[in-house]
Amino acid sequence: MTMGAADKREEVIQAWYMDDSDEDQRLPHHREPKEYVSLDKLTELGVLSWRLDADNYENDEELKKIREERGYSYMDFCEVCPEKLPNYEEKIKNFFEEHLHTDEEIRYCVAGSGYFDVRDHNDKWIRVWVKKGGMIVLPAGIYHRFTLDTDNYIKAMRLFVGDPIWTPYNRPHDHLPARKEYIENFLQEKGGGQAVDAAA
Ligand SMILES: CSCCC(=O)/C(O)=C/O
Ligand SMILES: [Fe+2]
Repeated sequence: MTMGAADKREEVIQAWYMDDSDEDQRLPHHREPKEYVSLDKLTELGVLSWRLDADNYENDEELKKIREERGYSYMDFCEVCPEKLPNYEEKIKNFFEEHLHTDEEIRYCVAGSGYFDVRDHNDKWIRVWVKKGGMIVLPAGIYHRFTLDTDNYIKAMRLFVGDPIWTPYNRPHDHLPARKEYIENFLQEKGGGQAVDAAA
């Protein structure tokens, strides 16, 4: 994530504020007019992003370096489509329930695409569209959810530090240490300012 890399990332990762409509979750749900969110703003929320060479993930030195630096020892793949994902309908429903994890959620899209929705400082939904080559890290304690887009397919590499724990804690789970730490690190004003998160 060096300076100048942002443009390349934006080809495979885009983010925008969502509308309030109850229409199909797989639609883009742009506001009118559209309100895009920069990758820098996502970084402020603790959401990290990279663009990598998805056709070469087996021999990619950049991926190797990220894994080494961040301690991502575990790796597997999750393909989201009815043929490959057991209990597909139930999983799709659960992924879209607003939740948090007590560890980072690290997903590298090697094929297809999907939406990772995250809450901002004011509890508004930001939709993060991740396409082939996009890798994101959602920090522990951030409220989020996932849905396929209208192409209905994603193959994601899942990374983890040590043995994976996939447990989702559906909102509200504000008493968890991971949530408190997230608020302290990313949502609270520093220097005696007021907390912007109602749950703080
Ligand atoms: C594209 S991976 C499936 C979504 C997932 O694993 C998750 O935890 C969503 O929050
Ligand atoms: Fe999750």
